Amino acid sequence: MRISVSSDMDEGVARQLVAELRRRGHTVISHGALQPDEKDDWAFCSEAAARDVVEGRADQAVVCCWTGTGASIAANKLPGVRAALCTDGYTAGGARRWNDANVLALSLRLTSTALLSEILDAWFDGAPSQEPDDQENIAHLGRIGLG
Ligand SMILES: O=P(O)(O)OC[C@H]1O[C@@H](O)[C@H](O)[C@@H]1O
Repeated sequence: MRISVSSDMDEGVARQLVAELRRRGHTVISHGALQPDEKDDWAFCSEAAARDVVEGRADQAVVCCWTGTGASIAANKLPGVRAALCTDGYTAGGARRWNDANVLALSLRLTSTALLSEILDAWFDGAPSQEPDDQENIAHLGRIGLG
């Protein structure tokens, strides 16, 4: 898949994330502190990565900041983005299954190398639920304006 990645700082697992995505065969587009000469404040680089998804340049995005909160909030401002801040594999799998999340938000403070691997395993193994009640919830997101 084409994965757009942003981070507001070149710390923690930010670069490991890019390397790990490439190792798994994904094409990575980098933003923020991972991209020379690009604005690295969290609202701006998270928007850039999420916009890649909305505008079709990427299939999914991973947005990172120190807590993960700013990155997730910024990404979720774009219509069609369902960004989920995930701190473990179970949450990441659930975000794909129940929320049809298309943007993974990560905390650089909390995400260890081991957790990163577990989160990515669960995220990419996960697929949106076909259960009617789950699909109804996702459809309702579109009706309340966030998609
Ligand atoms: O005040 P700055 O350094 O811009 O942002 C601090 C942190 O605020 C949070 O949303 C993010 O975790 C970001 O890394």
